[in-house]
Amino acid sequence: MPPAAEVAAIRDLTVTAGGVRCVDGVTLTVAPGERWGVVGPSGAGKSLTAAAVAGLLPPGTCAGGSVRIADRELVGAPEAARAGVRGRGVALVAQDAATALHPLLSVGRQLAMPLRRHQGLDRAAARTRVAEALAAVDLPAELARARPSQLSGGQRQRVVLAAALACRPRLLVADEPTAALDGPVARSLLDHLDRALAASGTALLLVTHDLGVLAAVCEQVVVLADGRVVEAGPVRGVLAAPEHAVTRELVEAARLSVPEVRA
Ligand SMILES: Nc1ncnc2c1ncn2[C@@H]1O[C@H](COP(=O)(O)OP(=O)(O)OP(=O)(O)O)[C@@H](O)[C@H]1O
Repeated sequence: MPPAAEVAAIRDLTVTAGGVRCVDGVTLTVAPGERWGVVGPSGAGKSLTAAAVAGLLPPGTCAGGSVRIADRELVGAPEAARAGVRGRGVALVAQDAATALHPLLSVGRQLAMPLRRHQGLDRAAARTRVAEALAAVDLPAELARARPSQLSGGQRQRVVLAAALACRPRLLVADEPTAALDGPVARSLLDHLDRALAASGTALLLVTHDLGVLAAVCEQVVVLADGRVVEAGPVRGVLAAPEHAVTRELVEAARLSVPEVRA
C-alpha cells in the first residue's frame, strides 16, 4: 500500500468520559506542513480531541473512530504502539510547561533522553540535535546544562517546544501553548513556533481560544461545539463570513476586524 499523503487522518473520532460523549464524530485531514487551528467555546472538546490525536488521552476516557498518524492507527492501539508513533509521528505541547518538565533533570538530559531511547541516537548525535533544537527556539546551547527551575516561564515553554520538535515529528499538537504566558512572552513563543514549523515543514494542530493567534499562525480552522465539528475551512474565509452561530459568537466576542486576518 502506498504511504498516505496526509499526516493525520481523523475519522469519526469519539471520546467518552464518565459515560458522556465529549467528542462526537470529529473528522479532519491534516496534509503535510498544513496548520490547523481548533477553536470553540469552553467544554467543546478541543483538548480531548488534541489529546486523542496525540495518543495521550487522560485516564478514564475512551476513544472510538479512527486517528491515523503517518499510516499508524492510534485508537484502540496499546500504549506501546502509541508511544511508537509519538516523537517521529506526533508530538504534544501542553498548556503548562512546568508540569511537562522534570524539575531535577537538566534541560539537555530531558531533551536527549527520547532521542537516545526512541530514535537510537548516540550521545554525540543527541547532543548535536539538542543544540539544534534549542537554537530553533532561540535558546543558547549552554542552556542544556540548566534545570527547569533556573528558567523563566517563557524559556521553559520554549524548551518544551524544542523537546517536541527535536524528534522531528510530522505533526505538532499544541494545546493552548501560550495559556500560562503573558502578552509579549506569548507573542515571542508564537513567533518561535511559526519559524520553527516553517523551517521543519512540520504540520500543526493548534488549540486556541484566541482568534488573533489563530489568524496569525494557522491557515485552516475547525470549529467545535458540544464535541462536534460545526464549521471548518480556511481561516480567512471562516472568520470573514462565519456560517454557524457558534463561530459568529466567537468572532463577535473577539471583535476581530477582517483586515487583521492573515491569509
Ligand atoms: N478527564 C476527563 N474526565 C471526564 N470528563 C472530561 C475529562 N476531560 C474533559 N472532560 C469533559 O469533556 C468535555 C470537553 O472537555 P475539553 O477539555 O476537551 O473541552 P475544551 O473545548 O478544551 O474546553 P476549554 O476551552 O474550557 O479548555 C467537558 O465537558 C469536560 O468537562
